[in-house]
Amino acid sequence: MKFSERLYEKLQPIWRKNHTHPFVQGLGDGTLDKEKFRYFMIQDYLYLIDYAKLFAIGAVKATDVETMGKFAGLLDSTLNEEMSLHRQYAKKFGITEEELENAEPAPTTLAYTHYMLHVGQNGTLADLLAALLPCMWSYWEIGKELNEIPGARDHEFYGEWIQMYSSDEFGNLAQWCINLLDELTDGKKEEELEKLEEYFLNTTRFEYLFWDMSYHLQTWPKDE
Ligand SMILES: Cc1ncc(CN)c(N)n1
Repeated sequence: MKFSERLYEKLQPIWRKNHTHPFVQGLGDGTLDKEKFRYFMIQDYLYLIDYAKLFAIGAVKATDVETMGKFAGLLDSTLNEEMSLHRQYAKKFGITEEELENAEPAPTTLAYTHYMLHVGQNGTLADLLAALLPCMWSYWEIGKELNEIPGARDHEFYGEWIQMYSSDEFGNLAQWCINLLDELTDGKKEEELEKLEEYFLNTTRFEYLFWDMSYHLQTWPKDE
């Protein structure tokens, strides 16, 4: 069994929790409170600034030019395609560029991105991939599932989000990362696979926490 199949099977219950989170459900049926989506967009923009750096680290850790080039492409598409969706939504929601750039990461955003950067900087290329993969893979799965809901992809606010994450372009990038992780883990010892599984599990949990943070508009404690 490929390592990605093992991850997929083992973590299904946690993935289902993400799919059924009220934030995700609200995106699909169009009932999500716009204030929550506005908050999510700002936090996600900050998240993606750090997430993009993981691809730069991937290029540094890659051992051949083709893989380096792929990571460079992932960095480019995050900064210029995925984040351009956020910039468009920002305009739609009256979020200024200044507000976007100067926003402060909420506790969960900071914890999630710093965890991935720590694993990425200190670990192997397989460690980095295991930590960054739930982000791409779970959004692709959620995008595809929401895309099946009649009318969801044409919703005036949330349709473009669903179109982006259910797209073949986004899916191909996620699939490339899945395939590379499978290649790198082929024939690896159980001990090594368990460590990778833990990284993957932790960032899958962070995905849930990110939806929950956005749903509840998480802030740092007041009256500091
Ligand atoms: C928190 C989070 N997770 C995943 C993705 C998809 N790249 C995202 N934009 N934000």
